[in-house]
Amino acid sequence: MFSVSKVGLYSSAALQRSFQAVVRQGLRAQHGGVAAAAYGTLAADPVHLTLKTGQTFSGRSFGAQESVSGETVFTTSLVGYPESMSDPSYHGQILVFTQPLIGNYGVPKATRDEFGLLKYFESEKIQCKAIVVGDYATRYSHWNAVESLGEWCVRHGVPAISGVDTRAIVSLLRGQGSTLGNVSFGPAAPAADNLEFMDPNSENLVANVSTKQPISYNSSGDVKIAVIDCGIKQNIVRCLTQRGAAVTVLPWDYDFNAVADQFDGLFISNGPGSPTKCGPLIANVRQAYVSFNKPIFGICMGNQIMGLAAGLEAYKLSYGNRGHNQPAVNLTNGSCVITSQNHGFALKDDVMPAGWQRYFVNANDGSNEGIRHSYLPFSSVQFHPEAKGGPEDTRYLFDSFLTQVRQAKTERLHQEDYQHTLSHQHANTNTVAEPIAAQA
Ligand SMILES: NC(=O)CC[C@H](N)C(=O)O
Repeated sequence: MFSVSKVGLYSSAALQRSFQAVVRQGLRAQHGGVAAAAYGTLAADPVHLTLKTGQTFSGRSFGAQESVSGETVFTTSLVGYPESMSDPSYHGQILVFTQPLIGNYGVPKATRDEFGLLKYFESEKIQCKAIVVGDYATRYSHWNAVESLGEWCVRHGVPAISGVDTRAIVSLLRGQGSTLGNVSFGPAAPAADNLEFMDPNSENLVANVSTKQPISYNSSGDVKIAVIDCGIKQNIVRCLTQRGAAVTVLPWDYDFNAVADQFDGLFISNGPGSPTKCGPLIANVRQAYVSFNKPIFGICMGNQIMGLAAGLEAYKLSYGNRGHNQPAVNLTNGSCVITSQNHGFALKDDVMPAGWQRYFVNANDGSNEGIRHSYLPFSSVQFHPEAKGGPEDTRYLFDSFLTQVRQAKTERLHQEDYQHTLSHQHANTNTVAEPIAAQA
């Protein structure tokens, strides 16, 4: 019995060695030396995730050798790691994937579309602080892949951990809530007491990721949308430009109201961190409610900012909603939509300010999923209708917004025409009347 299991063990170790050799050879053949180097990284360095609450998880490194700290959160998304990791809303976060196998389709080329937007990433770089996966696929295969997930992480200086029990981490986070974490390297995991934990939510993260200068896309579009960039995803801009809009992306604290007459609609984007850190933006949106008189739409952070500007409060969810299968009920018609989400904060919507209504509600936890004005064209959603990745059930919200924008513009033009005609008629009447008056 003993000798059988000894033989069995020996055989499996030998088998593993020869399998590794085959994989190395295959990688060299398929992807050249770079992929083989990434394989080498995986096999080596021990890396540790230490939570502020004391628990430690030790695994293998397949990313950059950088010690970092951030907020540890989890996503239940099954696919879309290039999009999620480059989503600026993950800025400052250590991202744990519940999907047990990550990396099998590699990382795509940085191709751009006809608007100059990245096709397969949501921003120019990896935004999360680190990633944690159960099993890293050392061998990737996809027609559009140009590098492995490990190589991408190394290039961007982002640490990556594999070979840990992500189910155990997620159970912990579900129980104790999103927790500050630290990623470190070395033979043994350091104790939490000896580490510094950076809390990203104590900073204004939006200021870190927002554009510094206005940027225009599709300038020949028939309606002009001002987009407040809190950390916008490329696919949100694309969802607007593809539907014919001209888009100007503005810094988060830009004095939008000073240039409001140049635009037909206002959009407020997604973004990282706590919405309460964005005071100047909240004040600008509150002002826009009074003076803009044109449609306003917001997504995720945009929903939170619009809610705060309307007079609601925001609070931190225990572990947040991050994934691609979150059910949201539309309170205007009772239909349920499956949505893509990535947020840790929510609006407290039990008492709505005068003139405002709840729009969508999460069917799992009852948290707010959107608000709308009762009679003005102002609305926002907590989920991601642009869904990259995720289901496209709610893409229609971009159509609804742009329909409102176009209708409002047409009405304005008609009104301007009417005013113009009236003032002409008035001028003509005066011309006729004056000589008569003079005669009298
Ligand atoms: N995706 C987002 O815009 C996230 C909004 C905010 N940072 C939150 O975590 O709730």
